Amino acid sequence: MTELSKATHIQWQQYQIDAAARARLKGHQSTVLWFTGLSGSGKSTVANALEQELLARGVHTYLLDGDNVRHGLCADLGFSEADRRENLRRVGAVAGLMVDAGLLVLSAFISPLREQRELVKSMLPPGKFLEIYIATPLEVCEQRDVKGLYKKARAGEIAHFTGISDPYEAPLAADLVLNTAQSSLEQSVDKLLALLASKGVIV
Ligand SMILES: Nc1ncnc2c1ncn2[C@@H]1O[C@H](COP(=O)(O)OS(=O)(=O)O)[C@@H](OP(=O)(O)O)[C@H]1O
Ligand SMILES: Nc1ncnc2c1ncn2[C@@H]1O[C@H](COP(=O)(O)OP(=O)(O)O)[C@@H](O)[C@H]1O
Repeated sequence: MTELSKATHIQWQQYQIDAAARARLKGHQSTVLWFTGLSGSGKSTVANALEQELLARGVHTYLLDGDNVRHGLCADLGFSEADRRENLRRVGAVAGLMVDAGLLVLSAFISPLREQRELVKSMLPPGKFLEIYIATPLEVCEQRDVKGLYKKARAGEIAHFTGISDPYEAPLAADLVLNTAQSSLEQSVDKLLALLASKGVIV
């Protein structure tokens, strides 16, 4: 049961095939790599490059991305604190199912508040949440302005824009910190592969 549960008289159904059996079949462990950082920090670019490298190694992955999820699963949500939290709660639930299915899930969401990221972590089995902080400075993200959103936010055309008119709380104990203004895409991918190997997720 969760804080949102409305249904009563429901129980967990147990099945014979579990996450461990699926992991054995796939030859690697499942986990969530949770990328957090400002818009334009490099979450999608790094996750995309890592996923290609993992696919080449035969690792079964799925990439969950803020912009994409907001077209469907979370199309009814905006960017208020409550809506962002619900966005991330739904993503946490989906990521949990994918972890159970044996996948290595890459999630690229701003997820600006520590409480939101803690919520997602609490929804996953212990040890299945690796936090990757893309710590690219705001000045660099704004300079890149990949989608022209910072310009609009500065002009007051977008409310609640993270880093401009809405808060971003940096992780206090991320499993890995990357700054894409200082390290190349290849270096970031190498560090992530090393992290996954050190945690025993991939060999
Ligand atoms: N107000 C505001 N603040 C931040 N971002 C905004 C906003 N409005 C639209 N966008 C676009 O939405 C993308 C972020 O969605 P997320 O689901 O990752 O956000 S959150 O985790 O729920 O905070 C984000 O994508 P990325 O640039 O890939 O981070 C933006 O393209
Ligand atoms: N070393 C680097 N690593 C990742 N992205 C970089 C790097 N240098 C420049 N970039 C650029 O920064 C931008 C990051 O945008 P994006 O990946 O969409 O960020 P986010 O998903 O966090 O919003 C891209 O245009 C990418 O090409």
